[in-house]
Amino acid sequence: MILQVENPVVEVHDLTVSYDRKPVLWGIDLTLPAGALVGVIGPNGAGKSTLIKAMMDLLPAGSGYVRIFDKPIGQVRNRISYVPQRESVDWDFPASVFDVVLMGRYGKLGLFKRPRKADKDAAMEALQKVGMQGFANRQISQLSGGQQQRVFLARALAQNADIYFMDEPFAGVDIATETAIIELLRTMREQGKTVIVVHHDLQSATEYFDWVVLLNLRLVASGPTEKILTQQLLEQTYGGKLTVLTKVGELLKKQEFPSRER
Ligand SMILES: Nc1ncnc2c1ncn2[C@@H]1O[C@H](COP(=O)(O)OP(=O)(O)OP(=O)(O)O)[C@@H](O)[C@H]1O
Repeated sequence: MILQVENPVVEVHDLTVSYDRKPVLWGIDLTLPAGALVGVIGPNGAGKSTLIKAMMDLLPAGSGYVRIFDKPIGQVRNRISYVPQRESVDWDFPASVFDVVLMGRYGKLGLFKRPRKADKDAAMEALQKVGMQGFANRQISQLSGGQQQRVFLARALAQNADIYFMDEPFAGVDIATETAIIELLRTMREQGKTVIVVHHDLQSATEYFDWVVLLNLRLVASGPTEKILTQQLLEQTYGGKLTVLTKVGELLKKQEFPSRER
């Protein structure tokens, strides 16, 4: 089931992406609605990270094309923000948390311009939103993984983009941080932002996302969450792994996460 939207914020047309001439995504056609929380879901190696990188034009051109706000990406780059997978970034160099968040402003500033007070205020405000204002002067390399994840989010928030691509923002964070992050994403949605999230946990996906893209090298389904996260489509996506995932889901249901029930 592949549902298209009338005035899409992202359009992907017949996209095929290859690494070393080996295709990893085939003929992807989809549209995504504005102002939604979108989950990109599928097994390991399904091409989820590849899809969002291709949507941002961060990979060597394959075939097909992507349009964002009905324009080629080159024309709307400063309206797009990216939070990469945490472990894909090596922060083993001297940079304060504040400097990292300020980097979010460079798209607007130009790399060699001095930040103005408004940029610094935006960076500090973003740190406050993720509860990391007390860490502004710390070295980024000295933070824990979960704290770094909050800082990357702050950097994206400081950019004040219209579309956010996030690659597993909940990976390796505790339940309180996950709750704080999803609350933040919901606030962004209320402000009309579109947030596209690579995600692994099916249980929380039903609760978090308005729209789901199911992927396994090809597009299996794309549409409103309640229409897409069905047994049949999940089986098509995960094959034999579904039974295991369902059992994990049942186990999770029995646990209590009071902070999620707010
Ligand atoms: N830079 C690269 N060079 C060569 N192959 C790559 C590269 N990046 C990813 N791949 C391959 O492309 C396929 C899709 O990878 P991708 O990271 O997009 O999957 P994913 O769905 O995000 O996986 P995961 O859930 O495990 O993070 C995998 O087979 C992977 O090995």
